[in-house]
Order: sequence, then structure tokens, then C-alpha cells
Amino acid sequence: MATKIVTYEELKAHNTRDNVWLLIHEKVYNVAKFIDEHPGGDEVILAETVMQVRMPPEAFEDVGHSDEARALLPDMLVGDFEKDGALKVKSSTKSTSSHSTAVNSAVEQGSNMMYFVPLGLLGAYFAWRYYSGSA
Ligand code: HEM
Repeated sequence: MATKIVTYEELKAHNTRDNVWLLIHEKVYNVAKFIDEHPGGDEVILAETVMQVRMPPEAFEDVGHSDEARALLPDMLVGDFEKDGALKVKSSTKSTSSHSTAVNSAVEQGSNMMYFVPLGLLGAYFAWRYYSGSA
């Protein structure tokens, strides 16, 4: 039987407690039955459904799941994630999708702001001290 190809739209549509799919290593898993038993809780899985449609998912690896956790995955398999979907999965070295490029640059801009705003405030504070001290 041919493996089902899961599209980006399908993945995005499965994000509720009773109908939750996760993208892990370019494959999509139906976690609806497992979510109540998950030792890490249901919230992290639901949060991951939001993250995974924005950027390639790493949460499953970041947590350092055991071999027992990995062994649970095959039973939940829905299919392979489409290779040229709106979301570029981790194995792709270069993103050509305008969606993920736009998201990536928005994230970059956000982190630049996080850096410059506090520095700007600090600079303003020292300028104010300098001028009010010399007056
Ligand atoms: C189908 C996908 C998943 C399966 C089968 C799964 C399975 C498991 C299992 C069996 C454990 C117990 C420890 C271990 O054996 O490694 C665990 C722990 C944990 N999982 Fe998952 N997990 C999944 C997805 C996720 C995702 C997407 C996250 C998001 C961050 C997550 C976060 C955690 C955390 C934080 C723990 C540690 C809980 C603790 O030790 O207090 N899991 N998971």
C-alpha cells in the first residue's frame, strides 16, 4: 500500500485535543489517543501543533525522548509529510518557500528588536544622566 502523503493544510487542520497530528522527522503521527497518557502532559503537545506549522519541529528531539517513546511512534503513523509543502522540514538545507522565508525573516526581525530596544533604553538613560548631571 502506498504511503499517504499529508499536506501542509491537512497538518494545520489537526490541532485540537481529539484530533491532533504531530510532525516528527518528516512523518505525521496521530496523537489523539495518546495525548491523555503522555508523561509530558497534553499542553506541550497542543503547543507543538501551533509551533510545527510555523517552523520545522525540533521539540520531540529537544526533549530527548527515550527509545521507548520512539517505539510508540509507528502505531500512530498517518503518513509522510509532503516534501514541497509550505513548511520546509528539518532535512531541507535551503528554504525556497515564500511562506517560511517570510516567517523566518519576521522571527529574525523580532529578535533584532529584542536586542536593540533594551540597548536603546540604556543609552537614553546614560545620556539623560550625563546631561542632567552637567546642568
Ligand atoms: C507522538 C509524540 C510523542 C510521544 C510518543 C511521546 C512520548 C513520551 C514518553 C514515553 C515520555 C516519557 C519519557 C521517555 O520515555 O522519554 C515523554 C516525556 C516527555 N515528553 Fe513526550 N512524547 C511525544 C511528543 C512530545 C512533544 C511534541 C513534546 C513537546 C515538547 C513532548 C514533551 C515531553 C516532555 C517535556 C516529557 C518529560 C516529562 C517528564 O519527565 O516530566 N513530548 N514523552
